Amino acid sequence: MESRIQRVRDAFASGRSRPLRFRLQQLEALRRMMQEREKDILQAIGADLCKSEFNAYSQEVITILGELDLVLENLPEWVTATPAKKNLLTMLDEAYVQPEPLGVVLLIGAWNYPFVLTIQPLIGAIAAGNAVIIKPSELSEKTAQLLAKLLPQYLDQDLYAVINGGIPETTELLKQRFDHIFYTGNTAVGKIVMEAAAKHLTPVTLELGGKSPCYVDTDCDLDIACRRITWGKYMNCGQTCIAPDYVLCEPSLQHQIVQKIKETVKEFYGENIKESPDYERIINLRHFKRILNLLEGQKIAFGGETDEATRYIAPTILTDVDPEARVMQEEIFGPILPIVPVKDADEAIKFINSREKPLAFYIFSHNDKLVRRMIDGTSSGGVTANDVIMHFTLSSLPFGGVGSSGMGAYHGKYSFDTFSHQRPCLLKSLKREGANKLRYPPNSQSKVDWAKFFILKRFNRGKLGLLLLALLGVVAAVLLKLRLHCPISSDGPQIPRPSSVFKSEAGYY
Ligand SMILES: NC(=O)c1ccc[n+]([C@@H]2O[C@H](COP(=O)([O-])OP(=O)(O)OC[C@H]3O[C@@H](n4cnc5c(N)ncnc54)[C@H](O)[C@@H]3O)[C@@H](O)[C@H]2O)c1
Ligand SMILES: CCCCCCCCCCCCCCCC=O
Repeated sequence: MESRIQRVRDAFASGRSRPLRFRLQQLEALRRMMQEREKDILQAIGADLCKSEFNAYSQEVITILGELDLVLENLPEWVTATPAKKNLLTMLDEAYVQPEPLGVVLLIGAWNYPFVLTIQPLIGAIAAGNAVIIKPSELSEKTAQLLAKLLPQYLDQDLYAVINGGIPETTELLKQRFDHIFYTGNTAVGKIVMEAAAKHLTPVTLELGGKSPCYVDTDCDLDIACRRITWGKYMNCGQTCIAPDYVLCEPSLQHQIVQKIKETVKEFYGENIKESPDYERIINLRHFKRILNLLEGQKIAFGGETDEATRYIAPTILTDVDPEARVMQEEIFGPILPIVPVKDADEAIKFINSREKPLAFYIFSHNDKLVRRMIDGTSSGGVTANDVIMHFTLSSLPFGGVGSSGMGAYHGKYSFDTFSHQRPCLLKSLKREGANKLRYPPNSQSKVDWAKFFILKRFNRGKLGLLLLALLGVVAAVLLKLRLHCPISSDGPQIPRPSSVFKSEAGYY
């Protein structure tokens, strides 16, 4: 493993990953892979999660195709340095911010959307000019094997390496030094990743989980709300990091919600859910048993059927759920929807704020003021009002958690920024020493006054302001040059103060 990582490090050190043309070539190659190997990709995802090709395409492949189009179109602009504002001291210099790659990135993927959650951050890391070690989740075995086979066929083999394995391999990987670690998965392992990263002072992006609440207001179209909640909760058999984990609503709504979700489940998956090509299975037996344990002692208002042999758990709703119940303590990550009755929106806000910050928050209401009040009164990784999941699909929005649901964000330009260092550059010349003498010892009150003028002076925008700024700069530099050459009296340097030179205040402090 160490020699493989060293090979990636050496390749990064060669500088090959940096030129824009190279990055675009690699991303084009990824796009080619998506086109040429689409069938293999859909089959692997399907085998891991019992997912139909239509669902694998719309939930995973579309996102990647969209991300590649966006990055290929915008990368030339993103890599360009941004000019920075200057002050009087640096007026004639060049100041800009240049994004630069971080180096060798470790990317640890997740199993629940095993393709998109591995390839989407990879796109950002390549776009930013990094070398990457990719560690797919061993739980989605088929996709992991496919990635190890396909990526080297399309990408530079020295710069990008897939390392497969389980906990021992990840543990070994985490001992190595990286320039960034991007991890998607549960919060407990997130802490292990961050602890390992801290040993090398490696920055991390942690895309974690949590219990994402969904508040349903009485002033709302319940048919539509319940259809959208049903879609987001039972998609991928509930194994979605931003699935609505539980519903908060006034007691009067509870049974209507159960009824409407029940009807929608029938509409979506038919009479026999087990036969539906649109209903997935739980990833493995460990997770299957974990989810079943959450049902113990609960009032099942709908669903509850299970089949261990196929790891099937029916879409299930629990009512009158006690906030202290186990199902309300950990992220469910399965097709169980608890409903917790609350008095009103204020109690819902208090409820949410008394718990760890979730990855997502959903509000269904016709009342825009209430929606905004609930957003302002809570904190979460992201928010969607009157729908679920959909903020993930908008690459102009940063995707990530806050507090225990994670740190950092990605998607689109946010991925590029996550994998870049914003390097501040100031390019001066060895001329114009007059003005620079101001900061050299011995110091004095007039030097401090001049320094204040040069550094703190702000001018209103507009051509006149800029012209004035330029004139003042030149006059000040000449004066300083002259005065700094004068002999220094016992009272300190005889330099006129800025206030005595420039009587009228053209700007403001
Ligand atoms: N924010 C997101 O984008 C996002 C996406 C997908 C999943 N998630 C979150 O992930 C969680 C569920 O999936 P999961 O895969 O983490 O659960 P999991 O427990 O099934 O898998 C754990 C993964 O971590 C690894 N691991 C376990 N112990 C480890 C150790 N000691 N050292 C190193 N690695 C270790 C395993 O090898 C495995 O790949 C949920 O909380 C979900 O919300 C978040
Ligand atoms: C024709 C249907 C188009 C539907 C598009 C919906 C896309 C849903 C994407 C879901 C991806 C969720 C990833 C969540 C990451 C965490 O687990």
